[in-house]
Amino acid sequence: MWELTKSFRFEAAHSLTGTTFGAASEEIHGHSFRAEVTVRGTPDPATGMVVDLGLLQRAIEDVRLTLDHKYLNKIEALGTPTLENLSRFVWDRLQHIGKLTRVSIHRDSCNESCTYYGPQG
Ligand SMILES: Nc1nc2c(c(=O)[nH]1)N=C([C@H](O)[C@H](O)COP(=O)(O)OP(=O)(O)OP(=O)(O)O)CN2
Ligand SMILES: [Zn+2]
Repeated sequence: MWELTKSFRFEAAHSLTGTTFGAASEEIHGHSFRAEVTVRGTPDPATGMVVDLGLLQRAIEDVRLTLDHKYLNKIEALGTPTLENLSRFVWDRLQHIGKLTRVSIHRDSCNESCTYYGPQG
């Protein structure tokens, strides 16, 4: 079994109410995020690939553009802009590729990350 991972970065702003961080979180502020997208499977004997990384790159670029330099609270389909919802949002937009096994979102400046394994978990 093989796992293949591609990462991307995006910079985005959000505001979050109801956290123990209080007022600072409620103000609009920005973060640098790092996402990791992992597919799992066996390489096709003809191509030697689980999934063509070029295909993955193309799909990733679409989702990256929906998040990069955006105010996340304005993205309706995202819901509250937590790491949990970001990982689900990215999953939902990449699942058509197939073989998706997990999506992780890292907020390194805060030493935080969240991994989503899909609705079947
Ligand atoms: N279950 C979750 N809990 C919390 C989340 C989350 O995504 N899921 N997010 C937060 C905060 O947004 C997060 O901890 C960052 O805090 P924030 O005040 O935005 O960031 P800092 O000022 O500490 O970070 P810098 O990057 O250093 O400015 C809380 N809970
Ligand atoms: Zn924040």
